Amino acid sequence: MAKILLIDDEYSILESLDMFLSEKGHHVFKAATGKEGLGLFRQHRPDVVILDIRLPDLNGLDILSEMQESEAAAKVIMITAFQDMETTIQAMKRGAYDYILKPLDADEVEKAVEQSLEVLKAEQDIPCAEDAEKTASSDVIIGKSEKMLEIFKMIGLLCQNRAPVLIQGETGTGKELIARVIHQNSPYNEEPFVTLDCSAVVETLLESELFGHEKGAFTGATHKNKGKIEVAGKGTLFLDEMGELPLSLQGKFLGFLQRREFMRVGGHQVLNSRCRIIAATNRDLAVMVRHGRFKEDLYYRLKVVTIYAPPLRERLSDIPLLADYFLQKINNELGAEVSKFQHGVMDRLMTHPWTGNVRELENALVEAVVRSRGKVILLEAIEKILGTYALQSEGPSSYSLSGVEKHHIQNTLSCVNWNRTKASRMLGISLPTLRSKIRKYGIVPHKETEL
Ligand SMILES: Nc1ncnc2c1ncn2[C@@H]1O[C@H](COP(=O)(O)OP(=O)(O)OP(=O)(O)O)[C@@H](O)[C@H]1O
Repeated sequence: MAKILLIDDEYSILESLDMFLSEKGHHVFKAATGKEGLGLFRQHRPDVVILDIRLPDLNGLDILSEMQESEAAAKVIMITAFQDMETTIQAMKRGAYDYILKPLDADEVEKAVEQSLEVLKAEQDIPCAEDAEKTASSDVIIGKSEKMLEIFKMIGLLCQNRAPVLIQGETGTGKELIARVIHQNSPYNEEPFVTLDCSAVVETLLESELFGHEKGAFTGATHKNKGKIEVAGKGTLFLDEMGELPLSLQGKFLGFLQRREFMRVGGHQVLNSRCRIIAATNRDLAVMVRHGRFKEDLYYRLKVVTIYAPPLRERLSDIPLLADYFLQKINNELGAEVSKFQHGVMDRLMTHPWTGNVRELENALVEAVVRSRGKVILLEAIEKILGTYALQSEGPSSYSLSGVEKHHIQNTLSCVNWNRTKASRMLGISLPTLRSKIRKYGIVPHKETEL
């Protein structure tokens, strides 16, 4: 049972809502003016307020602001007979939970009240996302899994020298972030960090992007231009999507790596650069070498130090940390105040396939924050968002229902270290059913330690 305050100057609405909500077991207070409503609000501290925008004495929006500024945690549902964009935006901006048009539909009111109570409960029950991550900055690598600890150790070693580094990993696993952190922690962190995405520049311009060009080197070269190698100077050149560097340029680039000398396109002067090279790729360069699409010598030169950025599915234990961190970061960036996850959200996040890895997780949370109407990210909202992502990333025919089920069971088992009892509870099926599905789909642990 919740305490609900109704503020409306229309007698018939007050009476019908009172009857309807009292029947549902709620304790209802009524006011026909703004002043009376604010009095009852202070006196009874209701959980939900249903507030008309046009009142004889005060403006509903101002009452809303006053309620939001008070210590009370009440959720306010605005009602109005007049819909206009500006007022709707204002109401949501000032923290209204919902905005419903008259004539009122009982189901709509009931749904809004129930949802707002759910949010209120979640806000009161759940502790806030850890303050430790309040300093959310764009160049912090979050993770405590064994694989991430190995990466941190490797970064520590790499910061002390200038050896080329190859970072391999699927899209969105944090390859660029790792490169930035290596740069930041090195003695040359005051020097530039320059990025060249080899997949984003047309082949004909890549050479000049990399090495620069002299005036008149080709049609359109109206000025002399420094290439990324030169701009990076003593800093770091990060070559993203290295697998896309055309074969014709791979030889030239290898020459630069070996001698540390280069010439601008159309130039004759030999220049030097001591920049550190960090290359990243989501392709398997070894396979490309076998197929003659990547120069073997360049591959061996680059792969001396290889960092493997693991996909999220291989480090599920990092998901709660990442989620808390991103929530803080998104709040800072968007000026939002969503600080909690409803129970069940984390389990759901840990069982999603995350084909887009950390970037996909971050994007899903941005959407969840933007859509949230309180301080809590609800499970229902996450389900909706992840449902859309699954449809977008899988396409209509790529995943059969049984394929999705197998994948989901596999992820859940990994996430609880193959504790079948816990997994069956999370999946909402009995232990024998889980066992039979494991047999049916031939699911095996990824690593021996998962057994
Ligand atoms: N471990 C992590 N901790 C915090 N943020 C992360 C982590 N990994 C990735 N991110 C964030 O996820 C997003 C994608 O990361 P990044 O661009 O480094 O991935 P990438 O592997 O280089 O992607 P792509 O292959 O598509 O270029 C960025 O916003 C980055 O800050």
